[in-house]
Amino acid sequence: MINRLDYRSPDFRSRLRTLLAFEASQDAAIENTTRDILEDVRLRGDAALLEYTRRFDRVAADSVAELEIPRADLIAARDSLPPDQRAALEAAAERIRVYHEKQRGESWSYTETDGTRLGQKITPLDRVGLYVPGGKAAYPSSVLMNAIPAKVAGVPDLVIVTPTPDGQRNPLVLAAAAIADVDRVWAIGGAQAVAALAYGTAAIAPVDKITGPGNAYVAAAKRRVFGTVGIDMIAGPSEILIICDGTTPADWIAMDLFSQAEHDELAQAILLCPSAAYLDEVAAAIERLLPTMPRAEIIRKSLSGRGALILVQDLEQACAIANDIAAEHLEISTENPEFWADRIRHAGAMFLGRYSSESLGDYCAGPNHVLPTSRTARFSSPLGVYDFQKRSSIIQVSHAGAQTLGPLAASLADGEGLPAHAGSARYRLEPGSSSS
Ligand SMILES: NC(=O)c1ccc[n+]([C@@H]2O[C@H](COP(=O)([O-])OP(=O)(O)OC[C@H]3O[C@@H](n4cnc5c(N)ncnc54)[C@H](O)[C@@H]3O)[C@@H](O)[C@H]2O)c1
Ligand SMILES: N[C@H](CO)Cc1c[nH]c[nH+]1
Ligand SMILES: [Zn+2]
Repeated sequence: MINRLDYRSPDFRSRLRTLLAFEASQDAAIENTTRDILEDVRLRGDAALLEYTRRFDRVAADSVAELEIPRADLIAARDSLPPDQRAALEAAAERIRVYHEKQRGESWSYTETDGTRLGQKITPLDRVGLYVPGGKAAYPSSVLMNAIPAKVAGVPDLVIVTPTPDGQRNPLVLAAAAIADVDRVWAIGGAQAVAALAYGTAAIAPVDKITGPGNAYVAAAKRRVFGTVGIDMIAGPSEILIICDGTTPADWIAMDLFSQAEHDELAQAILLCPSAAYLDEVAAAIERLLPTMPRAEIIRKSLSGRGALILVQDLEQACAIANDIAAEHLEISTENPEFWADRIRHAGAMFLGRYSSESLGDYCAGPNHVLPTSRTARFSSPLGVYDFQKRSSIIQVSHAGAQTLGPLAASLADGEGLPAHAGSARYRLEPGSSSS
């Protein structure tokens, strides 16, 4: 059922290209609907927000205030969780916090011999909106992965929007919001929630940046409001790429492939291995284990559409292919995984060794699970504290520094034909200096 590729086949490269090709669906109907919703919320504010929430989530409210989930409900949800679930959420939150603490950027400056001080001041964003998906599944882990780095960055005002179809509020999502100390939560979703965060309404103040995953409407809305607000990234379907030397139990690898395939029919799960016999073993494990999976249908569609077991010449070739794929998640399930990891330049997150299953990273290892997909790991990075901080340059020129920099600036300004620039630099020169 899963595709099989072999590096010795003449059509290997073209089959690999076809397998990896993925056009993020720029569906015209979705684009048009999203554009109309954004415009409507921008013009009519709360009234439009209430209307779309009634239409898409089947929640009737008379005011947006009714859609706010009070802090007391978040705390109550946390306090009513079964103890093991609460402990798991709290332990995951703590591990995520400890990891992200290491990412916090600090301001710096240096002073030159003439007293001129140059530097960079780091400040948190003032107000961030976090989109937590809630249409088909609820993602409390995504609450932690977005909110904790924002808190570590020092964002003073952090709000969540999340749809609650038919008024069903997910207790784990509310509890995660309490644990991550989110300031306010609104039960709204889709493009209308993104619009409310970007443009503001009477009830909801606009934010400076929107982060968090969502469906095609949410992604289209984020793309459109970028510029009015910042966004983190447009995340596509999940991906897992595994390089295996053929000695990890085949069932483990089959389940690792399932773990991302079960997210979405369009998710991509690929195994690279130099042993044909081992690939046969994994194929057999997939056939045996798949019927036991509650999400078997999604997994089957994902594996038969975009999944593959690929025979490679050796692990060197596997690494070269992995760099080309630039997957969201890369498992290196081999002896001495560090050796092979040294050869990898492009991957959202690397999981080294047989015990580092990708699922541990999704929930609780510590690093962020919001990662670049669709080959964007070639140029972008995991969500992190740096996404919630910004940098301002500091330039404090001394009297002596102005005498050195002024002639340089004036000369360059003359060259650009910008006399006011030149004049402003020259005014600060000592009278009588050769450039004044
Ligand atoms: N990359 C990650 O870290 C990560 C983590 C969790 C989830 N995800 C992804 O996020 C997505 C979540 O999608 P979801 O649908 O479950 O929840 P969602 O909250 O993103 O979308 C639900 C909203 O979509 C809007 N909508 C639905 N149908 C519509 C229509 N016909 N017209 C206009 N608006 C409509 C509604 O407003 C609804 O509230 C999935 O693709 C999932 O794989 C990614
Ligand atoms: N693997 C997803 C990102 O690709 C994140 C996630 C959330 N819950 C489980 N998994
Ligand atoms: Zn996952």
